[in-house]
Amino acid sequence: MLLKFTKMHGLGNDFVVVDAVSRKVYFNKAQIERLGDRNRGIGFDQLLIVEPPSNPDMDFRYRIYNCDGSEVEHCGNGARCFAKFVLDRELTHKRVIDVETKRGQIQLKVQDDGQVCVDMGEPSFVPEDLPFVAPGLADLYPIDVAGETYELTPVSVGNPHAVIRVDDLNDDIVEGVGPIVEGHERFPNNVNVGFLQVLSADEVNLRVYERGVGETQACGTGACAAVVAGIKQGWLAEEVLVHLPGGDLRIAWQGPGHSIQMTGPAEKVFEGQIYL
Ligand SMILES: N[C@@H](CCC[C@H](N)C(=O)O)C(=O)O
Repeated sequence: MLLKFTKMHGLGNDFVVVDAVSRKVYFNKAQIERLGDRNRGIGFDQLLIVEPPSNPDMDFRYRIYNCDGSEVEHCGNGARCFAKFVLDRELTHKRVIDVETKRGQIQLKVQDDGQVCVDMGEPSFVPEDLPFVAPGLADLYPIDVAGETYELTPVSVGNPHAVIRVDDLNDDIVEGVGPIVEGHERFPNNVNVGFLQVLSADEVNLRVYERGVGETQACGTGACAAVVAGIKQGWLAEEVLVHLPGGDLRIAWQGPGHSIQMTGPAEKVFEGQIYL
């Protein structure tokens, strides 16, 4: 089968986006891994499949797969690219779009400047919601990594994140600690690992070692998780500018009972076709 696709990115977190509204498309895990291979396929961090909704109150459903073929609940940068994709392809003319994901329902607003604001839903700090194995509730949880102890904040924003505050955001910590925490036995479904450097109450640097991918240039859910963790710990204010290797995101959260708001860009790179 000849598959038409669009290559997109949100701050360098890159996607292959497929229209499964106009034509039914199914992928198995091996096909996703092959397409995601940067040497032998197209290459992407995540595959996004745009489908008709199952709930008539929603506009679309979209599925998200990491390049290792695992299906995931939520993707912040992907949500913004999804909104640009359905507008560009005239699958909708709405600028406020309600979408079903594995995480639940989310709402996307396309602004006049082209940036997309995503209502990312409410976060949870309850370990079972990730899941994260912990003896009880705490503010910060110690975890052993290769003989050293790190303190993390577990956050679910629909998908699981471990946020570790660091003074020095260097390759050794991201590439050394990231993969060990990602697959740590205390995270039975694995976890996305965010390394947060606080610059001031409203500005941070962040690098994310993503579950099922490795370090990406940006992670939208990772930025949300890092900011809400920082707010919960008393390090950050309600609106924060997050500098990621691929660019900046604005994250706002007013505290428990409120949704996280994420605002950032979405870019189309090219369209293509490939035999599945
Ligand atoms: N890049 C994404 C997150 C994609 C999913 C993640 N790797 C997971 O396994 O949960 C984002 O922008 O949020």
